[in-house]
Amino acid sequence: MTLREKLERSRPGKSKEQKTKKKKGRKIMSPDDVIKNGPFSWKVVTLLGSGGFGDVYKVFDERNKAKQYALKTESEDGKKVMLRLKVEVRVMMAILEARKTNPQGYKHFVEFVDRGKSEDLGCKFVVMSLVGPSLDDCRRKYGVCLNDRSTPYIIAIQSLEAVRDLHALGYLHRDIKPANFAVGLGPTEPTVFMLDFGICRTKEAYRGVPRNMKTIVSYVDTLSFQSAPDYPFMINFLFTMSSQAGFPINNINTGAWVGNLKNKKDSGRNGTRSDKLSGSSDGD
Ligand SMILES: Nc1ncnc2c1ncn2[C@@H]1O[C@H](COP(=O)(O)OP(=O)(O)OP(=O)(O)O)[C@@H](O)[C@H]1O
Repeated sequence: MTLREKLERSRPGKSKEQKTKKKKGRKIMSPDDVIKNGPFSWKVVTLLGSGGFGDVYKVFDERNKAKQYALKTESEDGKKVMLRLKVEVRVMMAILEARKTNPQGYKHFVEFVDRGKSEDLGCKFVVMSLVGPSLDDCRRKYGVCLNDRSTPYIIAIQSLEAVRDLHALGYLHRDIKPANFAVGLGPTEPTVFMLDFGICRTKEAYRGVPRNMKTIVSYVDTLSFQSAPDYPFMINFLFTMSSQAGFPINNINTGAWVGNLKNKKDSGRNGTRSDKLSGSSDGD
């Protein structure tokens, strides 16, 4: 029996739409509602699910009813900027770009189709290709056994491929869980798709940090829980790197930052971080 047949046979309880309307204060679209955006006219078929920041609908473009998509919204909550959808679109764009040089690759990611803003709903939205239910829903909601024969291994391998491909693009997903992996629909049913890039980050931690610092991090990554770190190696490495960068360190106790903190504090407003650092509240 295909997954689609199982889904059709299943009898989910109370619809997510009902739950959502009670749970969230945001406006929920109904079937046949339309969002117009440039050449597209996105018509709602049904609500697929709701997250903490928005909702996902099954939609089609009125010019071609045969093909369905997923439209994901992000509510604009007053002045609060969520940025999750912005990050999601950025990752999708990176995937789109990468597919130009490797059209066969990145099969575990949905396709970006459209993005826009609905004044009426007070939300931003992104439209992407439609996939099936999440692994979590497959198991809990539809009772599909994911532990059968080679199934758990295939799911694990495909999920790992997705993580690998995302990392290769320079992003960390940061929310890996069965609810964020879904099976495909129709011909792509055997493929596992990675969803929800809303809290992805690049290894921003290194922004502005000398490149060679990564060597230390890579070394630390090789250590196991019981390893004794080679501190002399790391410290000598840092001395050497600083010299090679043209800044030989003659005295470790002479901080290159000395004096900068005071300058920042003087030019800052009341309650700046430098006040907190110096433990002073009166500006000295
Ligand atoms: N491209 C898609 N095709 C089909 N269903 C999707 C698609 N993207 C998301 N969904 C489904 O929509 C629902 C809501 O997804 P979404 O990622 O917004 O929220 P969430 O992960 O449940 O919550 P949160 O984002 O707060 O962690 C989920 O059931 C998810 O499987």
